[in-house]
Amino acid sequence: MNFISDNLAGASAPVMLAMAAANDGFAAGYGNDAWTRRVEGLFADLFEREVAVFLVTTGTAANSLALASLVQPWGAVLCHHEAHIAADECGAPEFFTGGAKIVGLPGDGCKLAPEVVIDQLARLRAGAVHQVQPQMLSITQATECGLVYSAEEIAALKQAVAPRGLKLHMDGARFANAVAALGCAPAEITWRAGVDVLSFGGTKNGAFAAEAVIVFDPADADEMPWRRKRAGHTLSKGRLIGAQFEGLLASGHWLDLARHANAMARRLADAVASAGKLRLAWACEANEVFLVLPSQAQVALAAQGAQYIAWSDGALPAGQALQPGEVVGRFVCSFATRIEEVDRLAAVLATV
Ligand SMILES: Cc1ncc(COP(=O)(O)O)c(C=O)c1O
Ligand SMILES: C[C@@H](O)[C@H](N)C(=O)O
Repeated sequence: MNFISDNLAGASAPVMLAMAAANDGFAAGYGNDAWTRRVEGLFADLFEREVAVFLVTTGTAANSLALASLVQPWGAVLCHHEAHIAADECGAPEFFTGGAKIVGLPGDGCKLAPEVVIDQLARLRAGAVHQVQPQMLSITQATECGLVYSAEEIAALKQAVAPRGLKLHMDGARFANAVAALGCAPAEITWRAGVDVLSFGGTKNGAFAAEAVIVFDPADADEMPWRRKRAGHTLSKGRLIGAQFEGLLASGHWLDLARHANAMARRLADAVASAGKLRLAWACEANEVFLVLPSQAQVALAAQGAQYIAWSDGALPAGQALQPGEVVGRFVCSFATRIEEVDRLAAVLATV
């Protein structure tokens, strides 16, 4: 019963077959290969507009390069204080931007509200030479607490920062899960809602190491080729990433994988609700289930070898603080999560 992370799954069979098929013969290097060219076209089709695409191998690189290309060293990036770029990227965003400040804000379920963003903007005076200048708002879709922003919520956040001219970045490490959950077109929750640059996650979705920086106004991408090269993410054998994305994007495989992961999480959340023994820390909206686990549940899970991550309680709603001994358990489902594993876990949780 491994629910630690979607990072721990391998790659889906169609992605592996696409990689094997790309292995034949010689191909241009450094992203000039045919697979990468075709994937650029697939992304343009997917987002229904011209886009600039830069393939990299980690989500941290995608996020850091997206920020670096649009934020100056004296700039500030507003995000949730538990956002991956703030809490889990070891200062890479600060490093690649040349020192821009990551400004963490509060919000239940790691979701940002416009009024919180507006309040923070008011504290950073435009043109004040003694202050960092806010230049980007970054949101995570689905969030680090497994919640999903609607197109309207994203548009409201962009409207909140528009008067100060901030760009809007979306950390889409689990973008596939959000699109599958919303049942919307990818464009609806990206550029049509005001997103300027997207880190499109392929790795958690079902690739081995495939992430794409999608820049919706190609004029915003002028620096990316050099920034990606300097970051060591312009792969000599670029077809390695191109083939993975071709395997993912071809015939909507990426969404099939995300739908399965989401369905497994929904199955688990529904089983927990039916048993009536435990409460969710946040709603299950994508491929993750966050449970408040009293000590007896932790003991039962350990005894059965269930693997999960004890998660931060920093984004719990007010008034729902943990009681002594309780932890928030994060249970992540992936394309590789089997229904039998979900039912075994649910059975353990029903006995606590
Ligand atoms: C929300 C989110 N963003 C970005 C990343 C970064 O991805 P990577 O670990 O590939 O650097 C992760 C990691 O899993 C993540 O959960
Ligand atoms: C670092 C850890 O949070 C990873 N991003 C995950 O979601 O599993």
